[in-house]
This record gives sequence, C-alpha cells and structure tokens, in this order.
Amino acid sequence: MRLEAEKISFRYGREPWILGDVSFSISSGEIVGLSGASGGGKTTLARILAGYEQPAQGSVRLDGRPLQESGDGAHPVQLVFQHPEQAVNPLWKSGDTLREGGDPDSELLRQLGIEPDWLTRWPSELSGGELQRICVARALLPSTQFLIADEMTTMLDAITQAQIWQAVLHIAEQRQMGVLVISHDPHLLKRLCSRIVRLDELQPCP
Ligand SMILES: Nc1ncnc2c1ncn2[C@@H]1O[C@H](COP(=O)(O)OP(=O)(O)OP(=O)(O)O)[C@@H](O)[C@H]1O
Repeated sequence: MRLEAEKISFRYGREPWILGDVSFSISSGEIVGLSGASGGGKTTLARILAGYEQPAQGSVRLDGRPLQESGDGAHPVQLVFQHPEQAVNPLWKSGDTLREGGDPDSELLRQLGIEPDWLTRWPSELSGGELQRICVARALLPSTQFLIADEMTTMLDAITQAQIWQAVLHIAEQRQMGVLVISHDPHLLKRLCSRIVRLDELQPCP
C-alpha cells in the first residue's frame, strides 16, 4: 500500500501559499522522517495527508484512490500531535477517549505501558506522557495503515520517548504499517527512519 501526495499546493484562506507543488510518497512498512524549517508547513502537510485539510491543488491518494476526508475514527491515516491535552475531549474519561475508534487491544496497551487504572481518570488527572500513550493507542486501530507522528514525543522525557517509539516500531513491523516521523531532532530521525526528507526538497517552488 502506498500513501501519495501529488503536487499539493495549500494556503490558509487568503494568506500566502505555504505549500507549492509538494510531491511525496510513503509505502507500507516504511519509517520515513520529515524535517524542515519551523513554520515551513510540515504540520499542514501532515493534516492534508490525514484528510483534515483539503489541498487547493493536487491530490492525496491511497493505493491510487483519492483519500476520503477524516472524520470517522477508522480513517486509514492517523495523526498524533505533540500536545495530547489538545487532542482529547477534557470531558471524557481516558478510557472513553481510547475506545473512540473501537475496543483497544490489551496487548497494545501493555506494550505502550498503559496502566488499567489510567482509563478511569480524566485527562487532567494524567501526566503528559501518560495521556500521550493513550493518544498513541487510540491512533493504532487495526484499520490504521499509516501513522503520522508530528513531534509526537518532543515534550516527553527520554525513557517515555524510548518506550513509546519501541512499541510503535514493533507494531509497525508486525502490521506493515507506514510511519511518517515529523521532528526537529536529527538524532531521533536518524535512529528511527530508513529515509529522511526535508520539506523544501519536496517542492520545486517553496
Ligand atoms: N489555521 C491556520 N490559519 C492560518 N495560518 C496557519 C494556520 N495553521 C498554521 N498556519 C501558518 O502556516 C505556516 C505553516 O505552519 P505549520 O504548523 O504547518 O509549520 P511547521 O513546519 O509544522 O512548523 P513547526 O516546525 O514550527 O511546527 C505557519 O506560518 C503558520 O503560522
């Protein structure tokens, strides 16, 4: 399976263009790094690849077919952001957030170090690392074909960061899931990815 962006251009409203003719693809089982200048449009590209934004020009295709808009929990491209507290409903207990897309796999929860007790708590009663593990587990549904990790572990301590990545890489290998790792940390990208691209290399007219 292949997730492909072809000549994507995008701008917010009447603001200046952020992405110009960006072409990029990632295949099942690949771990690809994406780096680039701050404000260059990496998160915007991630949102387009996951179906949250529609490009003004160009297309996103999954195995040659247009990608549907995001909205249901079972979208084949899942996105995890840097700040988990902004990605969950504060009025839902963590267990309800986790079950948003279906019943979580207990083995997955174990691999991510999620304690059963956390599921009965409100998001405000969990640490950033605990809540991010919940968000990662929520994104790893059986239907997920590609995971986009946008600075997913940037705010976390080294041990939590290592544990989350170990679990994600294990699952990616098991399921032949593709992972796009967006980060400003060259060491992290080098450690995780078989290929690293810079956003400005992907567009002829940045
Ligand atoms: N909703 C929005 N409305 C208007 N402009 C936006 C919006 N979201 C982002 N931008 C602008 O789009 C540009 C690209 O932002 P984006 O977050 O995609 O970049 P980035 O490469 O991920 O940056 P960083 O590395 O700092 O996270 C920035 O100039 C930002 O201010």
